[in-house]
Amino acid sequence: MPITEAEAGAIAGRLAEEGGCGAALPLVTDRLVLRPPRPDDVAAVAALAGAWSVARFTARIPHPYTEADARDWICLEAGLRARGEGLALLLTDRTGGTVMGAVSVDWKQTWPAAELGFWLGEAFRGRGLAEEAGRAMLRLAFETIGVTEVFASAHPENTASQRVQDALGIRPDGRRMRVRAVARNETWDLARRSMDRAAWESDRAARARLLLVVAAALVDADGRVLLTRRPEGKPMAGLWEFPGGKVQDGETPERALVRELEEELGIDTRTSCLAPLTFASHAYESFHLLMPLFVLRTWTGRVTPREGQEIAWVRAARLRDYPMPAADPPLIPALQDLLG
Ligand SMILES: Nc1nc2c([nH]c(=O)n2[C@@H]2O[C@H](COP(=O)(O)OP(=O)(O)OP(=O)(O)O)[C@@H](O)[C@H]2O)c(=O)[nH]1
Repeated sequence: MPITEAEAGAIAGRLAEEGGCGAALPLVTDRLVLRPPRPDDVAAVAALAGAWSVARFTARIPHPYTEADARDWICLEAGLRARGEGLALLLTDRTGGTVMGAVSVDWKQTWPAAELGFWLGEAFRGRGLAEEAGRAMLRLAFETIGVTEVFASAHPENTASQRVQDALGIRPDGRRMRVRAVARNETWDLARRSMDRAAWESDRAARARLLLVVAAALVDADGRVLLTRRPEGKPMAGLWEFPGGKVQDGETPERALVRELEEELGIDTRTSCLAPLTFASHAYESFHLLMPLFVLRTWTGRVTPREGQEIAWVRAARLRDYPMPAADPPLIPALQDLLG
């Protein structure tokens, strides 16, 4: 059903809230920032979407694809978003900002159902990025936009997209859909796949497992805070965080912190004052993080990275210069208030 102007206007209002607390956009995931395309993305979009490996399985990307096509697409999407009729976001690397692909939901003609589409540049495939982006977009579609069903399709030879759809819980629903594929000038008759709100909610509940992690802001005599960089090979590698780790069964948060600081940094904090400052409560894709943050100003021994991690002593005013896991930025104001 086409969406009414009033419904679309209400959605546009919810999507417009960029910046500020509780903003819907951009979407930040473990490795990605998903943001609307901007005029200065023309060259990057044209380079990625211009590849046959992208166009061959997508419906709406023509081939060849020029910078003018990219400009038109960016304008079209800005209009759809402003009117609350559709939303396309670019997948950008959280640390470097590189544009890697796009994910979209389109509900103008099918409200309250929305069609999910995505594409990824060839160099960025095989790392689960489409699934990560798709899951964030599903959440936005069901929670913020308010759709009741998300549907999709994939060409039978496009097994990579089918795997992503399966992982997201978007499964064949026994119906068929016709898709006009402009790059090949063909019309495809494809298996329709979908996920309704109830399926999404139960999938989400299964992922809401609570993970208790404890972390410390070690403050030196100059009032600087210690950040450590997650080493290669760990999830969220390359991001800066507060030292700490998971609270194990039978452990208190305080004991866990003393253990982690000794394991990671070789310092003894058994007699230190562990002053609770604030906490993070953040829904990651596969768990919900609850992380108390303690402040420590004294410890015994020299801070020595024991797990190959880089470290940095950072003034409170500069903490935002360091890319952090999505749960951490809301902790910064409390530290800045404390340390001035
Ligand atoms: N230590 C720490 N973990 C954080 C922060 N922010 C944040 O999202 N986390 C998340 O909390 C979880 C902590 O896991 P971890 O890998 O550090 O814990 P651990 O030392 O017990 O890990 P291990 O299981 O690899 O031995 C990770 O998912 C990590 O990304 C932070 O500031 N400090």
